[in-house]
Amino acid sequence: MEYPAHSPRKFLGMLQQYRETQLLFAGISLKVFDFLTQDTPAEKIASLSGYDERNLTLFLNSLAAIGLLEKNNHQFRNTPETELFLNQSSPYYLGEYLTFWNQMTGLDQVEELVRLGPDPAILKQNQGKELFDFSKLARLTGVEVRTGRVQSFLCAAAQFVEPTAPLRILDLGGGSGMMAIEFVRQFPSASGVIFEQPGVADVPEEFVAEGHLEHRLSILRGDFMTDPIGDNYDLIIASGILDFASANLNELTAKMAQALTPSGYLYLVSHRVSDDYLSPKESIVGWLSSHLAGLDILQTRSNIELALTSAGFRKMEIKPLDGAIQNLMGEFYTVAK
Ligand SMILES: C[S@@+](CC[C@H](N)C(=O)[O-])C[C@H]1O[C@@H](n2cnc3c(N)ncnc32)[C@H](O)[C@@H]1O
Repeated sequence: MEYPAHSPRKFLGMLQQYRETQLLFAGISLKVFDFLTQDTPAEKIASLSGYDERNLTLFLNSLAAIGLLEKNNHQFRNTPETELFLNQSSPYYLGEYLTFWNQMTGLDQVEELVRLGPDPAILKQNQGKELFDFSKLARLTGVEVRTGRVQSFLCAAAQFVEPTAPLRILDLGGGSGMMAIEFVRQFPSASGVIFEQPGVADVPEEFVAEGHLEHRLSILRGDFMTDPIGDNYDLIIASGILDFASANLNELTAKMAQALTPSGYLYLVSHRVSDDYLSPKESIVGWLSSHLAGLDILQTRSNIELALTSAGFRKMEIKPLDGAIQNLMGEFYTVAK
């Protein structure tokens, strides 16, 4: 009998990862993490929640086994990360965001779409805004963006922006608008505009009002491909938007260059996709469901670099960041005019 030269470990590991993901979403849906700020026995959670004590104990054991809970002396409690991101009473609760993102990028239809092909209407329009619920995404990213993306942006900006500089900023396709909101909080003389499509713009408008920042941030509604985006900006934030320029990437980068002052900066967050569309795997897999549905919008890193260069942008050197925000930073560019 010949034995195989390779191990199936990888496939079994993927199966285990899938089970752990199911446990995570069951925990979010059952809201068990809300009961586990302190060491608590399973029977107490069962009596508070009305869940079956036997099966709840088994479930909590599994959550502890995969590192979402700690267990000591028959009592369970959240790990620090679970308490921060999965307990609904935390200001950084991400349960709803994770659930939405799981639905938005879910692959339940993958087999059918591979067999039958994309939706002809989506294929023809190739418009992300037709497929995604950007309004809900904007609402939910209001929290997510403050779990790392905003901090990395502000830390990087602080390397060259004077604390009291009276910068005029544009958050283009700003979604929640939280990048701009947190920027003007950090830089007290800054002010500017959050540009969003009309169906989404109410969300950043509400966040701006909640922060009492209406005198420093206004909302501009429109389509950034076809409508004016304003001008004389000292900083444009372009976070996660270039993919929605589809075949008109050069037009959008030229429009951004035009809208900046000669000493202005661009802050760009993109997926840095390789030419062979193999990396980063999170973006390739994350976009798969929408690409299978008919979109074809993911821009490669080299396409983006080409479009930026031809619009006159030059990349700046920024010191890398470490800690929890390591590797989250986008890129800063200056513009030659
Ligand atoms: C992936 S989200 C990024 C949101 C935000 N910049 C962030 O980093 O969290 C892309 C955003 O671009 C907006 N968008 C897409 N196409 C647009 C268009 N043609 N005009 C205006 N906004 C657009 C969407 O509404 C959405 O809020």
